[in-house]
Amino acid sequence: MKEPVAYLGPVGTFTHEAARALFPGHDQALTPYSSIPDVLTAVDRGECEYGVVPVENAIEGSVNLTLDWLIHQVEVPITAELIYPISQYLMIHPDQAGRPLNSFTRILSHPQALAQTQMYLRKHLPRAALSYVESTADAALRVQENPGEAWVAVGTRSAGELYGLKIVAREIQDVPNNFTRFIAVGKEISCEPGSSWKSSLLVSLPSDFPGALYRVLQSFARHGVNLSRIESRPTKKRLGTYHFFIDAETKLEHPSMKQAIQEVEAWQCRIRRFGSYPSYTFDKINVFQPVDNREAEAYNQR
Ligand SMILES: O=C(O)C(=O)C[C@]1(C(=O)O)C=C[C@@H](O)C=C1
Repeated sequence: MKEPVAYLGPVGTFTHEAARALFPGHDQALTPYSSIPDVLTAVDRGECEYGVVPVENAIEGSVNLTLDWLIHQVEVPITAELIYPISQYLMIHPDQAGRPLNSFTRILSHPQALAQTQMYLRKHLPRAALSYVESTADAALRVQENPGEAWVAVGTRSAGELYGLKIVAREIQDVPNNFTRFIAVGKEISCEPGSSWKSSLLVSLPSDFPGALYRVLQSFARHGVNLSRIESRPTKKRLGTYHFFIDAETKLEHPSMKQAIQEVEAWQCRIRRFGSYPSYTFDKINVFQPVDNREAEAYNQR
């Protein structure tokens, strides 16, 4: 039996698809949890060796729940990232087939999925109320369980198939290049040869003074460390005070990274290291078995 991998469930979420891609051959060991905090806590407590959660979407930006739990609630290293294409599907219960789209009363999905499809939903279901649930597959499950309700779910095609729903529209995300970044946390995982690497850090300033963040950024620039992302999150102690979540395209052990960090620490900044990890894109990881070839071709053509 393979070691358990916690993911945001139930089966049929985007995170489930990402976990299958990151842990090929582990299907039996994939363990659904009903929220992002539950996944991270399961890994933190050692209930599961690995976990997979979303961290950023191309349209909607950061998944703040993931960042805040990584910063404030758990101590888990990041061990891989996967950039995965996101196609949103609109699904109904088969008993509701034939009902005009604009007469559905409720749209269920994860907040990120509803944000990614807001233009489409405003146009085609202007009168329906939005219902936020823990995941897109959770939405599909609720539609399945309520055949008499005029409800739609937004989510993965695999959820539509798993929960016996009728797909009424595909690719409804508001922009075509929709990708989500997922991270694996917990134990180290073997990496594919030739992978590119990233590191994640949390920088906390000692106090606010002119140029404080500039000095931090200058240290990375001076040592030639390319930063790929900087996200500020509230410290939750006082309004207007932040932690900076930083991704860099250099390993933590690299001499230039070490020097940059040393310099930042010399400014009395606190640095927390989330680790260095391989970064995969879905077309390069090449291990996930999609439902059929047409879908794989469509993904790869983007
Ligand atoms: O609800 C799901 O299916 C998830 O895996 C969560 C999630 C997210 O939080 O970003 C993952 C990918 C998509 O961006 C939409 C939703």
